[in-house]
Amino acid sequence: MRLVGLTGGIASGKSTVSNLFISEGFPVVDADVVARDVVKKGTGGWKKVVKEFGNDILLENGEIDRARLGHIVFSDPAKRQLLNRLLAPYICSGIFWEVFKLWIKGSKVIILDIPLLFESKMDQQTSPVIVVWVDPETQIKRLMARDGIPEEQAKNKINAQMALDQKKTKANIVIDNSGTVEETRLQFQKVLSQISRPLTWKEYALSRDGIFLLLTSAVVGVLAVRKNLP
Ligand SMILES: CC(C)(COP(=O)(O)OP(=O)(O)OC[C@H]1O[C@@H](n2cnc3c(N)ncnc32)[C@H](O)[C@@H]1O)[C@@H](O)C(=O)NCCC(=O)NCCS
Ligand SMILES: Nc1ncnc2c1ncn2[C@@H]1O[C@H](COP(=O)(O)OP(=O)(O)OP(=O)(O)O)[C@@H](O)[C@H]1O
Repeated sequence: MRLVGLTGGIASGKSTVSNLFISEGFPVVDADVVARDVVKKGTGGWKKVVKEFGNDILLENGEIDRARLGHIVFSDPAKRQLLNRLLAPYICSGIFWEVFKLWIKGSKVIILDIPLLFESKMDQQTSPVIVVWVDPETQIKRLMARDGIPEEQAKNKINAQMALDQKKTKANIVIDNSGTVEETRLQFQKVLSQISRPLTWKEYALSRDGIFLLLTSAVVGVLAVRKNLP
């Protein structure tokens, strides 16, 4: 099984690239979706967050007010670290569970779209790692436009993550999304051939079919040895 890491900075274009993977039929695990699920009303993550941040961060229906919580954690590094510490175990096991379900289905190449891939050290479990890069001016403009927020808030969000240039140095593959979507699509086509190359033996051994083959071979081997014993 090949676990491909897909990361970048906030609003650098990860979803844009992950949608290209989906349109090519690749399964994508989106860490933002997992992170939303683990704080749904009544879950373990929800209880921990409410205990630490208080009832003020709740909407009338009891769900977490994400805009309000975001405002708190993106302007206060200590509160952000607290939230990260609270949710990291739930997000990690949620991602593991999604991967496991795809593994059971026999998926051989899985894309893990994880904004904090390097920060959480999950890059150690993925190869290759793709970083979606964008130049700083374009990133801030797109973030302000998409979230409808002023420049200062956009800067707080960008500064809450490892610098995008540093992420770029840790990448195996860089997609520059500073241009048009069409230009990104052209780069994606080249990346696709790299991602779709045949699995290595190690990757195959980790896939469902590989484990099944190894187990079958082991059982057949043991039976053959037993049969030949005097
Ligand atoms: C702070 C929260 C409530 C804001 O929610 P909101 O709906 O406004 O944003 P959303 O979840 O869609 O995240 C948007 C982007 O913000 C960035 N981001 C989210 N959380 C963090 C964080 N803790 N540190 C740095 N950047 C973050 C990511 O690039 C993400 O793609 C939410 O992001 C959250 O619960 N974050 C903590 C969980 C987490 O670490 N998520 C990232 C998954 S790896
Ligand atoms: N090449 C592009 N040209 C113009 N706009 C783009 C391009 N790529 C992405 N965008 C726009 O920029 C914004 C951010 O893109 P996207 O949502 O893909 O980023 P992201 O990295 O997934 O964000 P997040 O970190 O918040 O999950 C969106 O509004 C998207 O439509």
